[in-house]
Amino acid sequence: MAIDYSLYLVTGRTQIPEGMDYLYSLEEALTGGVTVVQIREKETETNEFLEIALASKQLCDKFNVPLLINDRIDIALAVGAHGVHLGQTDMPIEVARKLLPEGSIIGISVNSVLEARDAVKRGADYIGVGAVYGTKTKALTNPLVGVTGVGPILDVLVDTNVKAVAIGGIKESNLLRVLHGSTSVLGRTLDGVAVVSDIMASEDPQTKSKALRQILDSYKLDIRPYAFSDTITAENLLDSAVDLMNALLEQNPLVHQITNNVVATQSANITLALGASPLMATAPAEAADIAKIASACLINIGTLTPETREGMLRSGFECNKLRKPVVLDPVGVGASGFRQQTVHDLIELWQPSVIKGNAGELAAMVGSCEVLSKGVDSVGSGFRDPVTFVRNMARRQRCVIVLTGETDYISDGEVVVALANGDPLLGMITGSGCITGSCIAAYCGAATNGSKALVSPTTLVGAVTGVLALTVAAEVAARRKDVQGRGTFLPALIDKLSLLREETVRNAAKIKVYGPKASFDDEE
Ligand SMILES: Nc1ncnc2c1ncn2[C@@H]1O[C@H](COP(=O)(O)OP(=O)(O)OP(=O)(O)O)[C@@H](O)[C@H]1O
Ligand SMILES: Cc1ncsc1CCO
Repeated sequence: MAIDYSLYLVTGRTQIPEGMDYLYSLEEALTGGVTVVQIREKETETNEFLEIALASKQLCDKFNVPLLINDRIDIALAVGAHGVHLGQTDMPIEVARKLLPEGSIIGISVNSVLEARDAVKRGADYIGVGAVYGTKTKALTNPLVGVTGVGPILDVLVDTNVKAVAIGGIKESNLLRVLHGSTSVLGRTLDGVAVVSDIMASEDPQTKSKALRQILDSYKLDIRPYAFSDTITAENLLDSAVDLMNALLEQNPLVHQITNNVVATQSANITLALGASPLMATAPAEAADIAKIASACLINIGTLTPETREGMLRSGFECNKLRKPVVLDPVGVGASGFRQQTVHDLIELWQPSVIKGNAGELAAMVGSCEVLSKGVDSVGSGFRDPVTFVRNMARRQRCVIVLTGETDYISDGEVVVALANGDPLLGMITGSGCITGSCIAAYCGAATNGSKALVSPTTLVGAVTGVLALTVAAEVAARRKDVQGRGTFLPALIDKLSLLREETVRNAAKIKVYGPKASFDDEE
């Protein structure tokens, strides 16, 4: 039997609101669009479990929805369920398979790549990957998998018929993030999500299930970030960038920025010089209102505090809900545990559209020792193969990655764009990376107006345009006669950025595009 795993309900009668009948709640959830049900009764005596399972089976049959039983093979047999869901310490799959009728579904919970491999070997029909988030419904004995941990487990299923659902704390507010983030580098996606308390504890399980269904169905509209970029050339990218510069001037997008207090003023001025409007606001209480009016959001952790951290968590989340681009600048992430933990928490809660950092910062984010940092600065000459590095990171993070340095490398997980513009003076002033982030956010905001995706094909163009505008303006500013060094360079940069002309960008642009398979050493 082919099962639709998309909205997988795991029951738990203890969570049902007071006064609500279990079978009423289940029927409402089925009416709302649940596609498979697992009965989980951890504390119930066998006779009562049997009663519950029988009644649930009749109801599920009415909706033509398969019923699975958690752990208890005897109950599954007694009620003629479609199969069982097993834990790692329950009966082995092979033994359960022998006891159950032919064609029964057997699923198993997995917490790691090793457990997923074992499940495939033993012949599981599906795996439940989790816990994705912390949850009150089950005491956690294993480490959290997290959204970013699901992808490597899904890779194990490539070229098998084994299906996968994610489980653990999944609810309406984080479902989109789970769906977008839970994709392996080889492109394997989830077959469904298991939801427990968001439906069971709901006062209106039908409306709740419909809301979850709607997110699941609308996700199909989400465009893979790296599916459309194989037609990109240096020439058409430059055309797109110039078009976007003009579009931004017409749109004058509002760019919400939570940035550090070293660069706040220069970032706001740079944003104005581009033709966009800055709004520097950090309070969590205003995140939802600002997300509605802004075209994009920049999150820069340069001078992180517990309060700004909350604002960052909320703002990115609100932007994701409205599908507005979020640019993450993990400034100095390798410098402290607080920064590292915060970046981890941010990207567990929301999907960045772009992550921009210098080599030290991006290395720290992925746990690579190839490049080291000194505070907010990168040490040494960078990655040996920056092209492969950014492409892989973009695939892993499911967003556009911008690696800054003398040459900037930008990837959507498919092509890699190298931009060789800029001036050494940019590397000598503080916050040049931070203002690059502001430019990227502004152009991504102008580029993705109205997009339904969390990361869209235009995000790459937005990121390229942001870096290109700033670095070309820097070249012109550095040549201005009155520029004597770092102090006079910054105001000249603001001047030149606001006067930047299409012709100047076209003449100065140094763009190289590496195809989906090319590495740094390849000659095009
Ligand atoms: N030597 C250089 N030559 C040309 N451009 C440069 C040079 N150094 C930096 N840039 C440009 O400056 C911008 C910022 O990059 P950089 O790597 O310096 O950021 P960063 O180290 O994060 O800066 P900060 O921490 O001060 O904000 C990029 O667009 C990059 O192209
Ligand atoms: C110097 C510095 N320290 C925290 S943020 C910042 C600005 C450059 O990233």
